[in-house]
Amino acid sequence: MASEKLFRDIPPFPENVPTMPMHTVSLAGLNSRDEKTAQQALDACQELGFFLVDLRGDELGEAVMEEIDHLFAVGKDIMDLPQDVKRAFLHDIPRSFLGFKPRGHAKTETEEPDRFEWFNIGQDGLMGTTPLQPLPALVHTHLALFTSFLKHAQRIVATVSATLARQLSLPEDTFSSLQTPTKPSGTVVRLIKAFASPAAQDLRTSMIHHTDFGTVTLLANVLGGLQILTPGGCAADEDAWRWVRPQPGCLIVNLGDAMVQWTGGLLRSNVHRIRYPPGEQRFVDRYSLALLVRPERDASMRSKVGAEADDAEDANLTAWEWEVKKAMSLSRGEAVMKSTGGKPVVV
Ligand SMILES: O=C(O)CCC(=O)C(=O)O
Ligand SMILES: [Fe+2]
Repeated sequence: MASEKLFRDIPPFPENVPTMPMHTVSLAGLNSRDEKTAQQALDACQELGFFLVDLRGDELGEAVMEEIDHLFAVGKDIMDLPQDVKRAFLHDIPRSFLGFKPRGHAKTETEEPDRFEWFNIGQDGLMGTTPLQPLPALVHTHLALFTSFLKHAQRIVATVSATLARQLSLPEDTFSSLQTPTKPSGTVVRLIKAFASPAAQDLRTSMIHHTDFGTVTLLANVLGGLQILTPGGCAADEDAWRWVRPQPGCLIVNLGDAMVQWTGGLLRSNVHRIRYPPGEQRFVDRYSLALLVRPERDASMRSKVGAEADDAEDANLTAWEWEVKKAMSLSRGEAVMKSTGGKPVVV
């Protein structure tokens, strides 16, 4: 999340909505290899697949927090660019997910149009691995900020990945070596604008429930709106959803399906969605910022712990083939968006 400053000028997150209890894991503790902190991260990644990482009191964390504050200001201007500018940089699905996704491009679970826009900037272009994607002039002005945030945030992902590997008694670089930031991948920095919900008919889903495809997602929220499905709950049951209360100085960390695949189902990728911001917050547009890390394109999707995840056939695919397969089956309506992983570790 952003620093406390960004929380000053927004309506408060209400007290009377059901929230998801989450572990708060200190980045300083992870960096100093504190055993209790490391175990807390593993527990969170098995039980829920989500936790908060507290950036405060850590040099890297403080630097990232400052960049997030800047990116929230810049991101708002980018997402509020005139429609004709945004139309000139639209994504080109399924060829490329980079660029703007217009509002209403996808459906929610009620078959109504979604209520958000996003803008994806590819890591490959920012790192110079491939030519930079076409970008509006405003984004060009802030490229150094995006790149610096990406590099710093990737260091947090590396710390989380190394911690989880160690706690699972795997070599420390087990996951990091398959998601090197300078190798081609589908990793993106994403800006999201979910539209305010002033009218009664807006009190519905903004972004359909899903799990993230990749390895680790870092998410910065200021306004509420993110909801997590209670483990064991059914997405169609409204009572099974819990709001996430954004916390100043913390980032939301969640695992994606690739981590489940690599750990034979030990780690968890949990279903979530963007609903509408609760209480008085629904009258304001909601901006969020995320780093969605994907495996390197050529990484093997074989399990690193012996046991394979549910679909053993997937073990023979590269990350790129695996992602295409998943995207196709979702778009054909064959795949059900469900949480996976979270099996107990047997020692
Ligand atoms: O904006 C948010 O809070 C969540 C976004 C999200 O889940 C995603 O982009 O995958
Ligand atoms: Fe997500």
